[in-house]
Amino acid sequence: MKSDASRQGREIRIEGIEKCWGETTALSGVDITVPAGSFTALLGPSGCGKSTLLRIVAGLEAPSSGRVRIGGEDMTQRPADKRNLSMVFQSYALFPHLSVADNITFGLRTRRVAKAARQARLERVAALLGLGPYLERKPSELSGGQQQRVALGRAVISERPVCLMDEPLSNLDAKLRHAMRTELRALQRSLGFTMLYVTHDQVEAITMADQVVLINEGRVEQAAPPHALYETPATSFAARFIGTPPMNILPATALGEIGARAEAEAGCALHFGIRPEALRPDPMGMLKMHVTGGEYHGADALVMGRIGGTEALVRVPGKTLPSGGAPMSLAVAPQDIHLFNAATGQRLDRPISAAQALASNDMAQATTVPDLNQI
Ligand SMILES: Nc1ncnc2c1ncn2[C@@H]1O[C@H](COP(=O)(O)OP(=O)(O)OP(=O)(O)O)[C@@H](O)[C@H]1O
Repeated sequence: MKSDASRQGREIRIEGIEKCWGETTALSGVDITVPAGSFTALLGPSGCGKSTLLRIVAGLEAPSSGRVRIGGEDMTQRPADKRNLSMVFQSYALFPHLSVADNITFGLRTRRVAKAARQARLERVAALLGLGPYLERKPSELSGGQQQRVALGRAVISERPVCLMDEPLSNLDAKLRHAMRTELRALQRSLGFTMLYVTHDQVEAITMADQVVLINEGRVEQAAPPHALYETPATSFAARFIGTPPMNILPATALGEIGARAEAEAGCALHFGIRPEALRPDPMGMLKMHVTGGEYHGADALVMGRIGGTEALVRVPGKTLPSGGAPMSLAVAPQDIHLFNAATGQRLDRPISAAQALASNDMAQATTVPDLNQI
């Protein structure tokens, strides 16, 4: 099964997709390449167009313009059942009157696969997903996680080169969801099919995917491997969407003279992005935070406060949670300062040397920084 299926993964190309419903534009100018055999997550807030895009790839919805190619073939006009793909939805869509075995093999029966071949494939898939003991049960006699496995089994047994999933784990409790994430990822790797997976959960996307496509209001905000999305977010939206708690976004005006110099050098209004985990308490640090509260999480803690009047968060080791009302000096490494054009939200590509002064521990610089707690 492994070698057959791993030859099957096919590239998906989404080219210039637009989708409008009357006045509503759900998708515009969407270009995405999903490499053969890879796992790509479509991530974004509710209503951003993820499901619409998946349904267009599936052939359940027609785009207003643009093309969908699978394995190099133009599928845009092809009906859903001729696209050679499998699908798993949030509602598992199991037939309640059929046994687990019949649910899993349903597609094979409609494709007239011979009984012996069906049985052999069923046994392999049941063993893979741990469903052997439940094959004669009805879906109502299974837990949510087991029902989910049946839906996965039905997708996997089809041995299609492409699998589309729309929030398949969202009905499961947190513990099961975590276990299923690992299982699903391992399954996709070992079988080698191409996965396009819709989720609004950034943890799900960054733990499972080779490539995360972040969508915002019908447009691709950034498409990148998880670590690139975290380390070099292309926009302030991407910076805030990936990472928990989200990145601090400080207007340059919150940073006194350093902020003003950085804006003059950049030639535009700036937002400084610094992750809560990139700020560290340091008496020599250039950033002054007025602490307003804290949240103990065990291994670590979150310190809430204001930097130059803007709300900010700092992640510290759990044992070092400071008390509220205290001022805190913070240091940041130069590579952990992200700069965004305040008007467009786009990341600044070129380095701005004045911004690096924020990372300096040189006391000579301190004279140029006002007392930010008073702002
Ligand atoms: N059949 C439809 N007719 C009109 N508008 C629609 C239709 N389907 C979706 N939309 C609109 O298109 C936009 C994108 O919807 P879509 O379901 O793709 O978003 P989503 O990112 O999958 O959201 P969620 O995570 O909440 O499922 C929304 O504004 C939605 O209201």
